[in-house]
Amino acid sequence: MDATNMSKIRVLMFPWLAYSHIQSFLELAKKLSKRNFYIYLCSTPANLAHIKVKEPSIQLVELLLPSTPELPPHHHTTKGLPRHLLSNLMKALDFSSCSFSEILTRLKPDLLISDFLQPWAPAKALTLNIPTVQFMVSGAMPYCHLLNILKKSGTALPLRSNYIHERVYDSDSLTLGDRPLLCLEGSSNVMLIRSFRELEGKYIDELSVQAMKKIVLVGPLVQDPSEEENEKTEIIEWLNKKNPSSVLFVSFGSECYLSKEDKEELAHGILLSNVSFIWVLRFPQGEKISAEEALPEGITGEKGLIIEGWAPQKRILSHPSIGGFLSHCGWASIMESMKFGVPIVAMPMHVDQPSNAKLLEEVGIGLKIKREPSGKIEREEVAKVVREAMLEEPGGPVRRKSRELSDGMKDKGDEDIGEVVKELVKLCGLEANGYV
Ligand SMILES: C[C@@H]1O[C@H](OP(=O)(O)OP(=O)(O)OC[C@H]2O[C@@H](n3ccc(=O)[nH]c3=O)[C@H](O)[C@@H]2O)[C@H](O)[C@H](O)[C@H]1O
Repeated sequence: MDATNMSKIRVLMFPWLAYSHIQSFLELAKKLSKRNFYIYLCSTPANLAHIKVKEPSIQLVELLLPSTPELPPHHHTTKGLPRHLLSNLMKALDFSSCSFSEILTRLKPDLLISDFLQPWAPAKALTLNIPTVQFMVSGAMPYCHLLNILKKSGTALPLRSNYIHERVYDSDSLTLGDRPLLCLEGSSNVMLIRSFRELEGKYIDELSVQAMKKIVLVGPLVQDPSEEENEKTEIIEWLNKKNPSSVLFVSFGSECYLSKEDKEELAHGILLSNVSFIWVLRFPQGEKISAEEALPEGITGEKGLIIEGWAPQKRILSHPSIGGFLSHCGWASIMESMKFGVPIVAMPMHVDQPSNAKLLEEVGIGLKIKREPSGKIEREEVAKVVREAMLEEPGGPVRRKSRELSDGMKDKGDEDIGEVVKELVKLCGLEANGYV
């Protein structure tokens, strides 16, 4: 162990292989690295290649997955992964559990902070007497729903790793209901959650009882927009020419893709709404087509800007010209939208997104695009909801509530981190050493 981190609490962080999970862990690592922690952030080379770390107390650790013809190294990430390869990626991660054990044995950290799709990680750490904390990067509400499903099915907690394996691989839909995400065997009775009381207090309390865990909140963990890479400066220049709160931002995260029909209806709905918009157009690796082929004729022009590939989402959401965010309601996107006071037009797709959208409506900061019984969206519905969210007078209910919550979040996260530090120090049995 090198001298630089002798006096620090050494933590190995092991997020699931998704961009938004790794970013959540990285934002937590940045806060902990300022509080006497030395962090090893472990993921695949395909994920770590996109991570720029300037903190000397954060070290990236590569985990090599077995490669196969259908899952070469550049597919060892969910960012841009074709959906049909997701269960292959989960299996490949499982086959790397021995390599992970070697990392654990070599580093001998004081603590492991792990995610939900590596059920074997806490159990491995336990054999080396290394305590584990689970870090759930989504909100508490979807997990409450999931635990209700598990309880009704008579499933005992904590969930044994083989239970997780069976359910995750058996279900090709991989909806939240099929992915038991909690209470892994071997993890401690403390669970970190990326949330805050003002948003989902009652669900946090319910989850604590249901999961039999002490829930410790880490706050919204939103990356500072100034730290976000900004190769596409033309986007901010385009926004600077627009009126305040006049532009709709359209983006569906790092791993969700619209069907051709949804893209078509959404495009016509946005045209019907007559608002200016920025649309991030993304495709799974190997399936990219041009914006002209993907979208109906006449969608761009002075009112619309199409960004192909990846956009600086935090920079865009924090721009004063943005007045609404049409989103799939991934948890990180919700945290960011709230942080910058932008109302959400919800178009959830799968996993926890439908319950995230329900939470937004409950709290009053989001309006949902209703799908037809067939599951399709209609352009008239899109136009109606977008106009309601965007064109209400600035003091309108959704915008006002979004601003209120954003103001309440301004310093969110700093006081939470004190509580997090206290719990982690206790878990490592190091409180006597005067760590604060
Ligand atoms: C936790 C879980 O992770 C998944 O992540 P996914 O990437 O889909 O969406 P987000 O959580 O919004 O995360 C997406 C992240 O990518 C960033 N981004 C995305 C596109 C882009 O062009 N530029 C960017 O910077 C964005 O700022 C956010 O931080 C599932 O949704 C799931 O529902 C969610 O709860």
